[in-house]
Amino acid sequence: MLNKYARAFFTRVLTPFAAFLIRRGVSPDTVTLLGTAGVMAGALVFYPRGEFFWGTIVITLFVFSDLVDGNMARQLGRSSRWGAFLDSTLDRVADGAIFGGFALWYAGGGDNNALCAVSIFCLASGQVVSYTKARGESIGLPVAVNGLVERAERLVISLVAAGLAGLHKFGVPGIQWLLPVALWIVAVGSLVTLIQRVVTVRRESAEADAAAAAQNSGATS
Ligand SMILES: CCCCCCCC/C=C\CCCCCCCC(=O)OC[C@H](COP(=O)(O)O[C@@H]1[C@H](O)[C@H](OP(=O)(O)O)[C@@H](O)[C@H](O)[C@H]1O)OC(=O)CCCCCCC/C=C\CCCCCCCC
Ligand SMILES: Nc1ccn([C@@H]2O[C@H](COP(=O)(O)O)[C@@H](O)[C@H]2O)c(=O)n1
Ligand SMILES: [Mg+2]
Ligand SMILES: [Mg+2]
Repeated sequence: MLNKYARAFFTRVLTPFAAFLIRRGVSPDTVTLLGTAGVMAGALVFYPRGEFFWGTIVITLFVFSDLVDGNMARQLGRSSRWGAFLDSTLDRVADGAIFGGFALWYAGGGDNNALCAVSIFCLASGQVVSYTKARGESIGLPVAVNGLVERAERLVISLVAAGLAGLHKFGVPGIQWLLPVALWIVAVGSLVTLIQRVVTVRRESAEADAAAAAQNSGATS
């Protein structure tokens, strides 16, 4: 949903910045790599210590690089297969660091095994959700569904909640429960999305196999 409705807005907002980086001689791949490194640093330095506010600030500063790199590639007329591969692969790394950071907190100072398990579930299910689309497309299917909770939703729900929950350390009361609620929402939403995508791939592959079989029997008769 965000990918559909918010992308156009962010493209307009970020285009001048992407053009500025191009003029400075920065390449899209550099932005992809530095953006991922920044997200990883924010997630793995701050989240395992329960510093959710500062961790989210750092991650937010870098996560938009994922919209800038593609924007730069398109402005340069240099969108490439390598760029698409690098972008998607490093998305998985960044997501692993974010949900891994939550899991490390709950396994340590946060001392909550259930939420540690929910964080690990968010990490794993998010990776599998993305894999379903990548694998479906690699076997020639359209995978014509994005589902309830895409990557942008997973990130926005988790980061907004983590940033706000982090304000508890600055004395804002009754706000720390936002992160556990967000993690449960992302976990359930990812499961629903996974089911939506698997059902779609199952239907599309049956249709494609039937069409191929009909074509083969037509060719042999
Ligand atoms: C007192 C204040 C405290 C709180 C402060 C901090 C608040 C911080 C809040 C939010 C920041 C959230 C930012 C999240 C931005 C996410 C941007 C992003 O990276 O989107 C990426 C996404 C996907 O791009 P790709 O095509 O490159 O990726 C593909 C995708 O990953 C596929 O995954 P799948 O869906 O299949 O799982 C892969 O399959 C594919 O391989 C991969 O290539 O880009 C978009 O979706 C575009 C839309 C971005 C929309 C961003 C919306 C941000 C909205 C609001 C943020 C502001 C909120 C303000 C909150 C204030 C709180 C008090
Ligand atoms: N280093 C890069 C990064 C991305 N691309 C191209 O952009 C597409 C992704 O666009 P986003 O707006 O989601 O970042 C990707 O599929 C590539 O075509 C690139 O070429 N090099
Ligand atoms: Mg990108
Ligand atoms: Mg990306």
